[in-house]
Amino acid sequence: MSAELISGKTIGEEIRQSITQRVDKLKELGVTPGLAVVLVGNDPASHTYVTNKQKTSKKLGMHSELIEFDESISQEELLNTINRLNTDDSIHGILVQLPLPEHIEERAVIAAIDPSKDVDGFHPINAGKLMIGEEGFIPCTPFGIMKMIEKIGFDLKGKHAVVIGRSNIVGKPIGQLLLQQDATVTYCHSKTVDLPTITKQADLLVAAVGRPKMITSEHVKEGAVVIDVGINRDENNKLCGDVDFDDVKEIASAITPVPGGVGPMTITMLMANTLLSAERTLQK
Ligand SMILES: Nc1nc2c(c(=O)[nH]1)N[C@@H](CN(C=O)c1ccc(C(=O)N[C@@H](CCC(=O)O)C(=O)O)cc1)CN2
Ligand SMILES: [Mg+2]
Repeated sequence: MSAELISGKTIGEEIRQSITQRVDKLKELGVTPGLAVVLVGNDPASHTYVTNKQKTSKKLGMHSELIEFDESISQEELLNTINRLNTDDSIHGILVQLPLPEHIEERAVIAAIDPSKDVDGFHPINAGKLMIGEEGFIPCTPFGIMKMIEKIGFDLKGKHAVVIGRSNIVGKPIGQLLLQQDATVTYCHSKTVDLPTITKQADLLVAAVGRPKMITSEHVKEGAVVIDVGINRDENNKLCGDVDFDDVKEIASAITPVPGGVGPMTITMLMANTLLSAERTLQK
């Protein structure tokens, strides 16, 4: 058997087309969605992601601002910038690209963002809203994963979903979203005993571990849907996921590739959140 490929490129493109139309409508009503992206330091990967966010938002007709700081910026200066963006009416979405340099406290920076502009969905208020099923902002990567699951028509009701990873950005929120769709959710992590026995029970397996090709066919039940959140480099410095794609595709019913799977959905859903934030200003 060879699995259906779940392409984040294709699904993302479809979603972006509908975002463009909604942006045009909003502009007719006098509101241009605005995104501010804050980048600290010169991590090459972060630079690529931020450039991509800028390009995509402009392509969709949004207003976009990139605010770049040297690695040595103080936390206070960074917080001042966030405060200014919080009160800027042309900005509907604010995000600070992670990771931040060590001398800056990530939590304090995220907490300074106005929750109504927190399009990453990382603010404790939005994390709490997700937990109790209230409308806030859903973090972009988990949001993208849910769109992929919806797109392939996989009904989560009563299914066993196993999430490997418990980060605040991916693992924890994706578990909540799967639970909201009536899946039975199990979290696995680095201290889990006998991982394969648990993952073998999964109808849906989400791998967000950060270890190249760690998940093999030995971890996967025949016919399972496999979502790979990892972005790693293999022994030949080639981009790969947490899942051994060539091995697992023979046993899964559907699988996301790396690159071209979950990654592109993250940026698309950032655009969706920015648009949503701008639309909400009209409902106030
Ligand atoms: N403030 C945030 N920081 C970070 C986030 C985030 O959502 N908000 N997520 C990641 C980085 N990230 C977006 O910011 C991101 C990572 C990867 C991709 C992507 O499209 N990956 C490609 C491969 C890219 C490559 O060639 O290296 C793919 O999977 O096809 C998009 C966004 C951490 N920080
Ligand atoms: Mg992400």
